[in-house]
This record gives sequence, structure tokens and C-alpha cells, in this order.
Amino acid sequence: SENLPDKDPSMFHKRYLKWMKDLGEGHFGKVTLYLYDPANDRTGEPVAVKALKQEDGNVESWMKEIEILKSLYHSNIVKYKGCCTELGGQVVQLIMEYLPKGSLKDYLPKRKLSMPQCLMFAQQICEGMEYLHSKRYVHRDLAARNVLVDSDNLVKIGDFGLTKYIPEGEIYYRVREHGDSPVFWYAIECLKENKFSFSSDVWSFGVTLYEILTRCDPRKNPPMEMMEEPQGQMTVMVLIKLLERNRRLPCPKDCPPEVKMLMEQCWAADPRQRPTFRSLIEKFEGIPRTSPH
Ligand SMILES: COc1ccc(-c2cccc3nc(Nc4ccc(N5CCN(C)CC5)cc4)nn23)cc1
Repeated sequence: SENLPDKDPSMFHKRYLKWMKDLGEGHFGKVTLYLYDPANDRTGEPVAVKALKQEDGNVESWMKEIEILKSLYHSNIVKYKGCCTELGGQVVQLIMEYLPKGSLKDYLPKRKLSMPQCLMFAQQICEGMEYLHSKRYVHRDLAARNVLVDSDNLVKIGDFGLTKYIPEGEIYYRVREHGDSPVFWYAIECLKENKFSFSSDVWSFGVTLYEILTRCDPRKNPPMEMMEEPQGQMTVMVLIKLLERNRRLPCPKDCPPEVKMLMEQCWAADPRQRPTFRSLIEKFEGIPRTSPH
């Protein structure tokens, strides 16, 4: 019958995965490029494989991450392809489509995109995030490093390592500790009270939009720009004080006024004042030439 285990396209056998190169370290996970080559003649397909990093990693949240990606179907979200079990089903690896152009951090500095192209990418990130929020998931780690480039006209959100479900009727997801957190992408209420919400994702989108507009220039990256003295030691407390004094990332010079306004609304101190991804999509649609034909 067609449903024999090895006819299940979402079952990948470890023995046919040929290591190619490391792609990056996400949260509690490492992503690697493999060639899945069952015919053993190098005619196989490249796949991105995410594995739990530490042996003592939290297996329960790892299985949850796999379930979340498996349930998402959207053109601006990286495709789940399947799983690969190891050690008799103990360790599970997540198999995804491979996007050869890497993340925005790899792509933007090389490709000097026009403003309309940058805004088209920003709008696509909003489309993916609106879909994620419609399923009541909060991403909690939206940043240029986690947005992958499929082509000059398509980007996809590529890592869901910190994504959490917000139950109906609740607004926040509270974390116990920060761990190695991307504090410069965190909304002020996340830094002060560990409160994550759909609105805190919108703040992180604002920082991601800033990264797009600066073409991920390492000299202008958020940590550098938020420092007062470049060599200064930025602590979470110093960052909170700066944000409370309404210090924000500087808007790049070639940024259209309506984009500057939209970005600053994402960084409103009061989460309720921030736009939703639905309203951000409408704002981008209203800007002439955001989707070059
Ligand atoms: C946070 O780290 C990652 C790394 C990879 C992924 C991921 C998930 C699902 C699919 C997928 N496709 C690619 N492609 C890719 C291609 C090239 C690179 N390089 C990174 C290092 N550069 C020096 C060269 C390009 C990285 C990722 N990465 N990727 C997600 C998060």
C-alpha cells in the first residue's frame, strides 16, 4: 500500500543525509545543510536540518517547536518537510526546505536593494506574522537573522525557536528567565516585566524594519546604535533607562516619512498604541511602489 513507512514523504532516514555545511545557531538549536540522497548518486535534494543543540536541551519545548512549524502553511513562512529520528526515535531532527540565499543579514549587505524592494520584503514579513498571530502564536524572536531570502522577490520567516501559544482570553506570555536573549529587539515591557504579546512582536518588527532600511550594516546594528559611548557596557538596566527617556533607533536618512512614522509607532511605549500586523500591511500597501511590478 502507498502508506508504507518509507513511502511517507515526511519520513527522512538519517543514513541518507549527507552533511554539507553548518548554517547557523538558533535558540537551543543548530541548523545544518544536508543533501538528502537516498539514491546515493548526489542527485538528492538539499534540506535544512535543525537539531536540538544540547543533549540536556528541553525536549518537550523542542517537540512543541516541531509541531508548531508542522502546522504552519504560508508563503512567507519556511516550509516544514518532515522529521528524522535517530537513536531509535529518541532524538528528532526537523527537516525544512533549504533557502540558498541565507538570511537578510547575509543578503542585504551584498545586494543594495532599492527602497521599494526593501518595503516589499517588510510587507511580506508582516504577512507571515499576521498569519502566525491569527493562530495565536507569539514569535518572540523576530529579527533580520531569522528572516530567510528565497529570491529577490520573496522572504520567509525561518526560525520558531522561541514561539509560544497565547491561550484565548490571555494577552501575555511571561518567561521566567531571559537566557541569551536578543534584548535589543525586545519591547520595553519584555525587558522590565518579561511580558511577551502580539504587540511585543510588532516592536521587534520595527527593529527588523530598521535592519532592512540600514541593509543590515554592522556599523549601524541595533546594539551599536543604542550605545551612547560605543565602548560602553550596555546592560539591560541602561537600555531600559534609554528607552524610558524615549531614546529610539535613529531613522536612516533615505527613509520615506510614512515609513519613519510607521516604524516609530511600532516602538510606542504603550503596547496598546502599537499597530497590528494587519494595519501595518495596509500602511505598506498605501505607500506608492512598495511592490515593484
Ligand atoms: C538562526 O540561524 C538559522 C540558520 C538557518 C535557518 C534556516 C532554516 C530553514 C531553512 C534555511 N535555509 C537556510 N539557508 C541558509 C543559506 C546560507 C546561509 N549562510 C550563513 C553563513 N554565511 C556566511 C553564508 C550563508 C545560512 C542559511 N537557512 N535556513 C534558520 C535560522
